[in-house]
Parts: sequence; structure tokens; C-alpha cells
Amino acid sequence: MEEQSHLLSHETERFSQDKELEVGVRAVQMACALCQRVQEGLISKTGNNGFQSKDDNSPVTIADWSVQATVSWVLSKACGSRNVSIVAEEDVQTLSKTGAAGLLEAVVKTVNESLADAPRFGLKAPEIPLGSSEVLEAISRCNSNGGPTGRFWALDPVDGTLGFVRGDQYAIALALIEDGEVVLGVLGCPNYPMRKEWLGYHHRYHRIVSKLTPPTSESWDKGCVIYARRGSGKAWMQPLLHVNKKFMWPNSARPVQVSSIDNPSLATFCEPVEKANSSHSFTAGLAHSMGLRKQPLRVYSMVKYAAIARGDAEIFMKFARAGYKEKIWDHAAGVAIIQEAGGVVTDARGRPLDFSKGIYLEGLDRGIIASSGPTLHDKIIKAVDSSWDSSSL
Ligand SMILES: Nc1ncnc2c1ncn2[C@@H]1O[C@H](COP(=O)(O)OS(=O)(=O)O)[C@@H](OP(=O)(O)O)[C@H]1O
Ligand SMILES: [Mg+2]
Ligand SMILES: [Mg+2]
Ligand SMILES: [Mg+2]
Repeated sequence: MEEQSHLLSHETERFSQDKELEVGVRAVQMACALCQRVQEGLISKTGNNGFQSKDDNSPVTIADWSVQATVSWVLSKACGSRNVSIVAEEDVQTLSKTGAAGLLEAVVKTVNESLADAPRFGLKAPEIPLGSSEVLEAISRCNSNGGPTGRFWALDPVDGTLGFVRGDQYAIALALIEDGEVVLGVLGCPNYPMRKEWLGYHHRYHRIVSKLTPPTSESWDKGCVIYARRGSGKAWMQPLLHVNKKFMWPNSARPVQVSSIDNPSLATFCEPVEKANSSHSFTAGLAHSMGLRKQPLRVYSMVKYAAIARGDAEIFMKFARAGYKEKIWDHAAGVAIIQEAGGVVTDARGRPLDFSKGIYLEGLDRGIIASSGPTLHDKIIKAVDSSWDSSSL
């Protein structure tokens, strides 16, 4: 009897996770469309660089706030605002400042344009457009601090904002965390290129030095949404929804798997574009000592996690400067997706990332390593151990 009720509750949990996954994927598809519209607007604009600087000097744009408001509103409507708890990157400080009226107006307009299109994604639209106080409320409702018990969503509305403003790679990342474990991960990658070689092609900076032919916009802007449910042993990829098309679940999803390459000399590793976010010299030393021969693939955002899950690269490494604390929304969705696609993600000591300690990945040892399998993973961890003491990180 007890076993039966346990089974029943397990099934109920699964059913609710399936529903939540579906809502999450629909919301991320909608967010991808929102970001594409804003990114096109930014690139075609001259003069205004299209971003504000936060206190830590990192950029934030209309898209970051608008996606956060839209996803927050959609999740609250679909799951009931009392049942929804969200941890997300952005707050309303800059938007509520006197003098930011124009900015807020632009966010409200973007959110309403996006929500008006919600039925195309199988989601409810508001009966009347949201006012600015409702938009601010939707953003600031994402004020959960996470923690070890209960369920909450972790949202990075635009991950890789720097890539976004440069017309390059970025991601929309949404994860559901339950009792400290990531149970669902959804990653929208609107600029994921058709050919993996173009992942390392940087529109703005590498145009001159790259030997690759510049991709045309229609082949470049392929995009995908990748998602996984923990324990299913499967990760799925959908194409982005075409303009004017209606979303039909599961929108031609197909399974993705990590690469089978475990020979370091054939493996490709990816890392952040900016030296300030991860030490390029340390990973170059590691790459050399492990016998990695290919050039690193420097890609903005969690698209790096997507590349491993899709089998387009084998290793992702990030070694931030000492003292920098990684945030859960920068990794949660990607970790679940890589694991279900057959890969491994740990810190540099080989321990799983801990999503149960609040907004930071507390206790992270040195850096983050993701790989397509245990053979490569063990080699990286051994290489880190032997290189660490001689490095000055
Ligand atoms: N100093 C420092 N060190 C390490 N990491 C930092 C640092 N500052 C910011 N961040 C976080 O890195 C997120 C972007 O990571 P990326 O891998 O896209 O970096 S890069 O732009 O390709 O260099 C970025 O996410 P977004 O803010 O969502 O873009 C930040 O959360
Ligand atoms: Mg981020
Ligand atoms: Mg972000
Ligand atoms: Mg940011």
C-alpha cells in the first residue's frame, strides 16, 4: 500500500514536471522571438549602443528586463502566482530611477508586443496590455533566494548579454530546481549556427581575421531550444518557431547526444570569450598538458553547454578569477541538459555543482568542467591538479 502511494506520488510529480517542462519550453520559444526582434533593432541602430551598465559594469538591455517580465508573467499565469517562485538575474533598480522613464516605456512596449503574440505559442495573452507597474511587478516577483528545500525556477533572461549586444551568441536559460537538484533545464539559443564551425565566428571582431566565409543571415540564424528532464536519459532539441507559424508541441523535437570522441587530440574545448571571465592562459596550459590540439572555441553564453549536449564540442572549461562567485542561473539549465545528453559536469575536484545553497554555487572548487564523458573528464581533472599550483589564479 505504502509502495503504491509512493509510486502514485512519483507519477503525479512526473506529470506535473512534464506540464512544467512544456510551459517552460513554450515560454523560452517566446523569449527567443522577443530577443531576435530586439537584437535586430540594436544592430540596425547607429549611435545608441543599446545597453545600460550595471554597478559591476556588466551590460543589461531592454531584452534582459523584457524576457524576465514575460517569462515571470507566463509562469505565474500557467502555474498560479502563489505556486511560483523564481530566482532571476535582473532587478528593477535601474528601471525605476527617475530619468529612466524612456527605458521603462521601451520595456513595457516590448513585453506587451511579446505577450500579444502568446497564443501563437499556445500560451495565454493578457486581456489588456500590462501597465508599467505590472511589468515592474513581474520583474521584481523573481526575488526568490533559492535554497535547499522546495521548488523554484532559476532564470537567466539573457545569458551572454555581451554577445547579445555584439550581435553574436547568447542564450535564454530556464531551470526548475527541486530540493536543491535541477529537475528541468531549458536553453534557448537563437543564434546557434547551422554549421558548428560558425560557433567560433564572431560577427563583429573576427570578420577580418577569420578565414571562414561569413555566413549569410538566414543560414546563421538557425537557432534552437534544447531541453531535458532529469532522470529521463534524454535531451531534446527543437527548431525555433518560424514567424507566423503556430507552435505545436513538441515542435519537431529530436533527441541530442554528446559526442563519442574521447581522444583529447581530436577533442574541441570551449570557453568564455572574455579573458576577464575565465583565464585563457590557464586553460591553454591545461589543453597543452592534456594533448588537446584544436584551437579553443570561444563562445558567449550557455551556448557552450548546448554545444556539448549537441555533440559539437567535447569540453567546456571556466576558471573565473579567485573571489568570483558563480551564480546558479548561469549553469543550472545547461548542467541538466548535458547530463541527460550523456555528459558530465563537475567542479575542478570532480564534485557535482551544488544548487542548494542560494543564488551562488557555494563551495565550488576552482572552476567548472563539462565534458562529453568520464574518460575525458578524468583527464581534465588530473591535468588541473598538476597545473594548479604553478598557476597564479
Ligand atoms: N568577472 C566575472 N567572472 C566570471 N563570470 C562573470 C564575471 N562577470 C560576469 N560573469 C558571468 O558570466 C556570464 C557570461 O559568461 P560567458 O561564458 O558568456 O562569458 S563571455 O562573455 O563569453 O566571456 C555572465 O552572464 P550574463 O550577465 O547573463 O551575460 C555573468 O553572470
Ligand atoms: Mg548569465
Ligand atoms: Mg543574464
Ligand atoms: Mg548580466
